[in-house]
Amino acid sequence: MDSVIEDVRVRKILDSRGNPTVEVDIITWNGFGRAAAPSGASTGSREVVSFPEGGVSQVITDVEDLISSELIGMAAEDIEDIDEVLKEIDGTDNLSAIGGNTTVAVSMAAAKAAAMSYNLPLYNFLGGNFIKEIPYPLGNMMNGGAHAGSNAPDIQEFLVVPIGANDMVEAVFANVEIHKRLKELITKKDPNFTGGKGDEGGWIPNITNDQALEIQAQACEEVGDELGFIIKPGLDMASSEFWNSEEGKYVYGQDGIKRDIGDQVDYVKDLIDTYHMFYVEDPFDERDFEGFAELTAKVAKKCHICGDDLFVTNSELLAYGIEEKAANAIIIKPNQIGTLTDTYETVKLAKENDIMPIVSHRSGETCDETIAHLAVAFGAPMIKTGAIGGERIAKLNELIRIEEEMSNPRMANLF
Ligand SMILES: C=C(OP(=O)(O)O)C(=O)O
Ligand SMILES: [Mg+2]
Repeated sequence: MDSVIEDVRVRKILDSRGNPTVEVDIITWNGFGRAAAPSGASTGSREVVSFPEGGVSQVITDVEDLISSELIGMAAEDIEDIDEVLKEIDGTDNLSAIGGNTTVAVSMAAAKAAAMSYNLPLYNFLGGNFIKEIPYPLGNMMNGGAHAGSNAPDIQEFLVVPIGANDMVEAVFANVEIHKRLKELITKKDPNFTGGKGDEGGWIPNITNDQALEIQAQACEEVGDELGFIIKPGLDMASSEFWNSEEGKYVYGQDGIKRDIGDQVDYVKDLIDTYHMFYVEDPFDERDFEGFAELTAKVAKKCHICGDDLFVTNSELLAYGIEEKAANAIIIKPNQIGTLTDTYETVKLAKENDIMPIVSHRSGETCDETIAHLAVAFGAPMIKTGAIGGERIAKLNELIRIEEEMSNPRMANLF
């Protein structure tokens, strides 16, 4: 065993919103792994709990010693055993005693320490040598909802995916080209636009949902024509955020419109048809598997209907979703479920059932680049990690390096 753990260190660091989060170092005799946990704003209600009641400070005072004393002497490469020990230390179903952010940072740091102990990059250590596919970057262009201020669209994320790009460099630069074009197009609609950005680096326009949809499509057309390949629009509607369960309606505050479930099915289907949407995440409330299934049945041939808050990277919820035919894609956020082992379990189930796994950042991030490696190792055809901003480009630039390092890399198959 080359990866015996000699030390575990946990510290409090800043995330991109200026909130505290945990960073973990795991030291083996010849390796080192460092990982930090991100945090959501539009979190799913069935995610594991991020931190214990006392927050990050309690992790430092009460949990660090507990984890170190159990993990020192274990092999970092025994990721499943490490994750099991973390869950035993916690002892709850939702990781509320030590926090899912604590466990996920330890789990990822252990994997990175193991990879370095064997002198391998993480994607290669976890994925093996036959892994050759680079995920397409799903870039965040405009923000609304919980990731923006008031007067922004209700739809949380206006996304693009450069499905015709030949490599990662072409792909990420296509996305930033659209981001730049959208600033010009927003300013035409709103001359007072100050260039404000949301949590994930997308613009926050003071325009209606429909106006945002129109300029998103226009930017994809224009930039796609200029670059000579297809760029498609997508959305994360994060609909749980504007679902009013008492009224039984989706309340679009910016447009002054309310839609019941049937209206919402028709509306989203219409958006997919009109704008040739390639991807729609969380078009319904996190408990509405039926609404998801109705839409998926209508559009699955041309669009990826993706569950984020619906599945929260949880294999049991995904298994139910598969039974119900609720979606054909799933967002994978390791800190929603708390360990790498459980994350992988969900990815495996998704792939076995033709559900596309899409590895994703959170709205509150750090410069940790681990998810770039996970997306490659898991064979995820897309990665959702913004387009600009230090904590977003940390992942994108790492993917450029991974692509350069691989022999015979190719872009993933999206269809
Ligand atoms: C990244 C997202 O946001 P958050 O991290 O706030 O859940 C999302 O909803 O996909
Ligand atoms: Mg989402």
